[in-house]
Amino acid sequence: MSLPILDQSDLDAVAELLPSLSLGDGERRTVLLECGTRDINAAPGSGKTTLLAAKLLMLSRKWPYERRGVCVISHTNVARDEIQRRLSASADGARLLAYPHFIGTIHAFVNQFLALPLLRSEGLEVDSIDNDIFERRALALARKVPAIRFWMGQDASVEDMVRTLVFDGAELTLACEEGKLPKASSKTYPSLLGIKHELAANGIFRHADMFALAEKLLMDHPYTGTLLSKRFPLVFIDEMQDTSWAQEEMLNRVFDNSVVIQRFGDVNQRILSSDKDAVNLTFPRAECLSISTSKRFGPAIAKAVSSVQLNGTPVIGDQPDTHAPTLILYSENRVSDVIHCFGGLVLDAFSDEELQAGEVRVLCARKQSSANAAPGRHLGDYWPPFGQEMLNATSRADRLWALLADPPGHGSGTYSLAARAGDIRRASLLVLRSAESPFIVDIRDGNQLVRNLERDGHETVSLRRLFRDLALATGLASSLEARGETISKMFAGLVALLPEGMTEEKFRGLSVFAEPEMPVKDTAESRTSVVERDGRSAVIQIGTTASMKGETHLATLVLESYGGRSRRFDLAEALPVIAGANGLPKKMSETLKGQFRNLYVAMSRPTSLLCLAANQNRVASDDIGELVKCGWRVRVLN
Ligand SMILES: Nc1ncnc2c1ncn2[C@@H]1O[C@H](COP(=O)(O)OP(=O)(O)OP(=O)(O)O)[C@@H](O)[C@H]1O
Repeated sequence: MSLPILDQSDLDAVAELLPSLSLGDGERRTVLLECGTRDINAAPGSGKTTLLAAKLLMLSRKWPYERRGVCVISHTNVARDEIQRRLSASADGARLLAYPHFIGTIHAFVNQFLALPLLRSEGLEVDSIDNDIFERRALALARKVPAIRFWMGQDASVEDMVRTLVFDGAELTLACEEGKLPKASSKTYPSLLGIKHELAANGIFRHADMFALAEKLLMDHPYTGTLLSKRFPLVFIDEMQDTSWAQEEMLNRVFDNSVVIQRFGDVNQRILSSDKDAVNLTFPRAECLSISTSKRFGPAIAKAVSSVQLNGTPVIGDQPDTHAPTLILYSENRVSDVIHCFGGLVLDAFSDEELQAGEVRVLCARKQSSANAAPGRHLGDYWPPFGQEMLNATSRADRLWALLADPPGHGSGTYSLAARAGDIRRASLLVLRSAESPFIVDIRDGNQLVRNLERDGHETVSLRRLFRDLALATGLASSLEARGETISKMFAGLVALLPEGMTEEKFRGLSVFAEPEMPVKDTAESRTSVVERDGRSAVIQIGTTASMKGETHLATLVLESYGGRSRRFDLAEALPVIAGANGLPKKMSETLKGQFRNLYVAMSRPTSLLCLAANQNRVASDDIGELVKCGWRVRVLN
């Protein structure tokens, strides 16, 4: 099968379409014109996702097949959204957003083409693929079994095992992601197996189950790989460094040698370190292409980033430096003021227009830890509402008001409309369930609502209008009054699907509409800090490094954290290296290497301002002096 050959004229055309990008240098040109199977291992901010989107635009003008498509697999929604956004800017590009092409995360690919077809062929529907929901249901069932309940009371690790029960491999054997499963001959094993099967029968799965189901499909129907290879003769994988060995093996079985596969990634950004089979990973293969310059930041940030880089050519910053990197040193009793201090620096550094256009983020490698060490261990130390949210066990997917609340960036165009639409559909399904609608008995997934209702001959115009109105509205859950109006809207949109005799008054009394346990405002605020000064404000999103992979920020604060098994604080170890006093430590445990990779990812997010925050007791004054000599600013909070 012949695939389009890309040449200089395609590059010229796409350069005209994307005038803000510089695509003509040797390294980028080679990547854009490469037509064979090839790995591209490139620095943070070198534009892997951007180049991939540009390359897809080039291909879209020449794609010759109607039933064969390009398959683009990413690991994060951020990368997927970025690619889709760039493609939707032109008519040719927009064609790649629909059949026969696929652009989505590896989880979406596995679900859509492998796991869900298998479940459907066995007559099973999916209610939720959500680890939190699974955990709650599994624990609730386990507490009903006296032997397991007793055992959980004796040994805390049993709870971990129960809540992470998964299917493993093509035979769907029982396994667990944490803790240890008892022997198959033990008294409790049949009960654990029963819990897993009962939840599967009710359509409640963990994400990892989907991979086992996919393996089963590939084993039961070996021809699936050949069919998918015909359907997708060209495959791009973005963020390849995050592919686990199990995922790589599966992709090898899905796509045969006839398929051209280009894999984009940065091996230094590999922060999922728990894969015991990581030694088998093949990315990047010999003769890979590379791009060493970052279009995200300038030399000062590049110098800091490359000092914590474990392998390869140091990253070069291609943009001008705009703000000096800054170190915030805090005393233990000021740890919870660090984010506020960063907000002040941000307000000093940027105009309101710049703050409108760019993101300001705070990252930390760990979200929680019970380590008995001085503060600065995890996000909860710096931002207590985050710790509280962790304690709130009920999954967002089961909380109506959390689903309807404005997602971060709502109204500013920076959020994913697809994710918002999914939340609205899920919320509507929860309401219909609570009302005991007779029409949704077999519907387990919000995404099936319209399809299944139409299949059963129902009119869905008002339902779809409700979805659209709710998805575009803001403040649906922001106050008692707003929630009251939302209930009225939902009543009007869903009335045709409600049981006979359901008045608006009865509808209002449904348990699903109960006032949220935790004020919705706080739920949203648990990940957002707004720092205000002199009538100006900076909105700062807070999260883990893993949750912000692939992002580009205007300003990033990286918070020091404690590395569990390494028993080291990441910045305490890294600051002497960043200050240039030492190279990388000669001996680094795997955990410490993981901490450095996390720092490498976190520190390479900003275009303009990089801030680090560390407990002042853990930083030597010589290192502070060296940093200042290198142009760093230091703020002390005590
Ligand atoms: N060729 C280019 N010309 C100008 N700007 C670019 C170019 N490529 C990328 N950029 C800009 O640099 C930033 C980083 O791009 P992108 O996210 O694609 O990099 P990446 O290599 O995928 O990053 P990471 O590995 O950190 O996830 C974005 O703001 C993007 O708009």
